Amino acid sequence: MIIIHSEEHRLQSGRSELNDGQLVPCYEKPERADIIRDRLAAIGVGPMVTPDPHGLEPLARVHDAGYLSFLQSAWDEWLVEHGDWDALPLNWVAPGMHRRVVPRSIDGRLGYYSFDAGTPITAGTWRAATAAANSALTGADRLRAGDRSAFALCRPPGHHAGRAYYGGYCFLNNAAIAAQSLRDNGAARVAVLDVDYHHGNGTQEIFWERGDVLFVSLHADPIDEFPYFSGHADETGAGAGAGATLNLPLPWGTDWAAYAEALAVAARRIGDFAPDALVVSLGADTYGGDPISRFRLLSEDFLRMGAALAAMNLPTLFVMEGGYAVADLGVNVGNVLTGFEGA
Ligand SMILES: NCCCCCC(=O)NO
Ligand SMILES: [Zn+2]
Repeated sequence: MIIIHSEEHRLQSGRSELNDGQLVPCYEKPERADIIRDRLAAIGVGPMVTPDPHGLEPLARVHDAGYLSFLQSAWDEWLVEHGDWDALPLNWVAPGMHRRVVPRSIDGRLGYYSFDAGTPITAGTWRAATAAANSALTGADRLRAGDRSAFALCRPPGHHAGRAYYGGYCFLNNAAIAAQSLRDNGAARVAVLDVDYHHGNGTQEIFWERGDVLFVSLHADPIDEFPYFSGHADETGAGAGAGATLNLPLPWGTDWAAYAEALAVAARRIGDFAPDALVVSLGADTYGGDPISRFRLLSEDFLRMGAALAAMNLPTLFVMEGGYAVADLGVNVGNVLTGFEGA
């Protein structure tokens, strides 16, 4: 399995995020990709390549032009206004308020285009985010070229990023960009399966009214867990996308036995959809040792997860999402890919 990875990921290195009322060091940090890269190299998953450039067009197939323009200029505007410190929003649109007019203020636009204060924009954010998107796009290219699978070691992650908003450590929706690229280059139907601990609200929003891209997500129940405001089982899509979203929320404390049952439901739905390719938003924060999550998967369960994904027998692009138990992250991600390959 080819691994696509850019060292430009380390250009995203926030100083702090707002978490539980305190500014704390960012959980989403460069060491995450380093430990995955080193582990995959050590176990010989496959050749590691850098991403091919793809320009802005594939990004604009998923994200709003104004949002992309904001992302490209936000840091420079922040720097002039506030100096060299991470850009974090200070207020958002609340019920009864309107997003009718885009603020001129950089502080106003940070809030206009985001949904949390845990996702710092820094000098290198745009370059890191576009490198991650290019990794996912290069993985899609490899599937199109006939590879059975590929792993895009993306950092920053993407599944919380919507058409026109960032948050949850995500700026560009790498998995959605890859799925759209597969659609634009011959795949009639694509399934996105999100196995990250958190609901992929951005991916869901992007494909909400699309019947050609199935979105399936297993995640912690949003009644209790971030991102809180999406991911309930009764969210099933709209318009041409009615029935093309399947949310499988799971309770805190979920172990592999329960997780595997939900994964089997997901697999059946994906099989019924009969896609030409599968994009897996691979978050490893379902791990019992994850510092910000509350499922109870063990490292060996990720081998089983990989085998279950392989049993779907589809060309599969893995796109890295979350996972913050850094010491075990390489083993856990490596186990998914090993389980997939060994099946
Ligand atoms: N700061 C709140 C938690 C952000 C979760 C990010 C993540 O792992 N999403 O999948
Ligand atoms: Zn997550």
